[in-house]
Amino acid sequence: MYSVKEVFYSLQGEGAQSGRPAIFCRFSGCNLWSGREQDRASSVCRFCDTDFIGTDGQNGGKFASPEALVAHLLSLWPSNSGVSPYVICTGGEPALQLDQALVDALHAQGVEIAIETNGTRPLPKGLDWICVSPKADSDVIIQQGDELKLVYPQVEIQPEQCQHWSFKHFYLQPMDSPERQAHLQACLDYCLTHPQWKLSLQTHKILGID
Ligand SMILES: C[S@@+](CC[C@H](N)C(=O)[O-])C[C@H]1O[C@@H](n2cnc3c(N)ncnc32)[C@H](O)[C@@H]1O
Ligand SMILES: Nc1nc2[nH]cc(C(=O)O)c2c(=O)[nH]1
Ligand code: SF4
Ligand SMILES: [Mg+2]
Repeated sequence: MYSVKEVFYSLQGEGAQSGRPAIFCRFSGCNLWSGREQDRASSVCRFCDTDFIGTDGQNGGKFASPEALVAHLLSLWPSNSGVSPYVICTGGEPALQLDQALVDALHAQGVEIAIETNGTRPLPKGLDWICVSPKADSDVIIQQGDELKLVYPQVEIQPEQCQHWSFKHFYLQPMDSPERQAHLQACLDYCLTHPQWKLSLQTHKILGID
C-alpha cells in the first residue's frame, strides 16, 4: 500500500531541472519530522516547508498496487504529447515508500523517474534523477547522485562537508523562513566565493504556482 499526500502537475521549481514540466507524487510521512507543528522544535529536520501528513491533499489517496498508483499519476500527463512522462517522487520522505516494484512499474510505462530525498534511506535501483538534500544531524548514506541541494544556512552542516561527494551539480537553496532575505544573501555570498556551488531558487514560490 502506498500513501500519497497529493499528486499535481506543475513545473519543477528547484535545481538543475527547474522549469521542466513534471508530475509530482508527494508521499506521506517522513523519518526526520512527524509533520506536527508541536514536534518541529525537537525534530532532526526543523525547517520543512511542506504538509505531508495523511492522504487528504489534491489527488491524494492510498494505492494498493504499483500499477494503480502509476495509472493515477499518468492520468495527469498531457495526452498525445509525444514526450515521456516525468515523475518527481517527493514527500515527506519518498524513500520510505518508493520501492523497486513501483520503479519497475513506472519504467514499464516509459516514465522518467526523479526523486527528492533526504538521503538517509537506501534507494531502489534505476532511478533516472537523484536529488539529495542533506539535513544536519542526520546520517546521509546516499552520497552520490545527480544533484546535491543543500538548504542553506544550516548551523550543523556546512557545504564543505559534502563538496567532495559524487554529484554532477552542487546547489545551495536559501532556507525559506521569515529570514529568507538574509538566507538568500548568505547563499549569494557563498556561491560567489565558492564557485563549485550554484544557486537554486524555489521558483514555484516566486511564480506563485502550486
Ligand atoms: C519537502 S522536501 C521532501 C523531500 C525530502 N524529504 C527532502 O528533504 O529532500 C523537498 C525539498 O524541499 C527542501 N526544503 C524543505 N523545506 C525548505 C525550506 N524551508 N526552504 C528551502 N527548501 C526547503 C528540502 O530540502 C528538499 O530539497
Ligand atoms: N513546483 C515545485 N517544485 C518542487 N521541487 C521540489 C519540490 C518538493 O517539494 O519536493 C517542489 C514543489 O513542491 N513544487
Ligand atoms: S526531510 Fe524533507 S520532508 Fe522531511 S521534514 Fe525535512 S524537508 Fe520535510
Ligand atoms: Mg516543495
